[in-house]
Amino acid sequence: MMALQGKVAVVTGAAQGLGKGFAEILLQNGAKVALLDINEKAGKELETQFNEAYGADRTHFYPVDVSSDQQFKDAFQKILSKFGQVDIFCNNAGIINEKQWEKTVSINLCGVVRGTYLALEHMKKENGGQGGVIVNVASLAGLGPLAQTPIYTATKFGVVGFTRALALASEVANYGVRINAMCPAFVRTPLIDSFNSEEQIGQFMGLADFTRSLMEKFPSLEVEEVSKGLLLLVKDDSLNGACLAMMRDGAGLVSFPKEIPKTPVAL
Ligand SMILES: NC(=O)c1ccc[n+]([C@@H]2O[C@H](COP(=O)([O-])OP(=O)(O)OC[C@H]3O[C@@H](n4cnc5c(N)ncnc54)[C@H](O)[C@@H]3O)[C@@H](O)[C@H]2O)c1
Ligand SMILES: CCCCC[C@H](O)/C=C/C=C\C=C\C=C\[C@@H](O)[C@@H](O)CCCC(=O)O
Repeated sequence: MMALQGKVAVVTGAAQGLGKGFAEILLQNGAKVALLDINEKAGKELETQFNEAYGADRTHFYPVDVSSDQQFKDAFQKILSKFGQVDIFCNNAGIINEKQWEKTVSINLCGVVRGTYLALEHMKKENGGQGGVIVNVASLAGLGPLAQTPIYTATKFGVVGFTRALALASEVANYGVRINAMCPAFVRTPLIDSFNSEEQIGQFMGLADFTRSLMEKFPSLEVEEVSKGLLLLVKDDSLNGACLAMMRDGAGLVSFPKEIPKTPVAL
């Protein structure tokens, strides 16, 4: 198991919700944490709160829009200057907006790729790096479709596929970096209120009741529960290419079939 004492972690979308929970559990386990978020006010307030709670200079906030290549790169250089290294990188920032769908893709998928590649270039042994672990936050909607949010679903399937492919590349090329994905069902954060927002859901508002039925099938998790899942994916150094599905009735590592189940058809 990876010891977190003295390790340096980066969490995107850290100002609230799951990212805040992930940052806190990493601090509680001895890591220093760089908080990245587009919400500067909430990020600065959380930096102060965490430094008071866990010791001065254990946390630093960096205002970053993960859809901006330059902002992400500039912040990463500032993090290296301040902390000297990055051992853990959690790509968590994400939105739901089926109307501004290019924005959703740029944040949820392209933002994860940007963060992953920044971390990998720093961590991989062939570059003189010390190795490390990257956790990409997908969703249960990255394993099964969420009818009301086809674009969000596409981005989360993309995060799962990208994470699994890069984990395999890391194994084959011996990067010394583990890359895992988290696939939680509904979690009690501001994001899940999106299903009722015409501004975010647009043409799919008529499917709100279908999502409500799914919320009954998958009752909401608490941030604290999901944060324990993050800790597992970070600490268990046997896990690379793992997808942790999390629901209220339990969590499990997804077993992807070696062969795709198919029903034969005559062409
Ligand atoms: N809440 C759920 O039910 C649920 C379930 C599964 C997966 N997820 C995923 O977990 C992640 C976090 O979701 P949450 O529920 O905590 O949402 P949230 O809306 O509470 O928090 C998201 C955070 O990301 C930040 N953010 C948004 N756009 C950004 C950008 N362009 N650059 C930097 N930061 C940005 C926001 O300011 C906010 O602090 C998302 O990727 C989401 O898809 C959420
Ligand atoms: C509008 C609210 C969006 C919340 C997004 C957040 O990411 C939560 C997603 C939660 C659940 C997604 C469920 C998807 C369900 C189906 O695809 C189903 O086929 C999945 C089956 C999983 C299983 O039963 O093992």
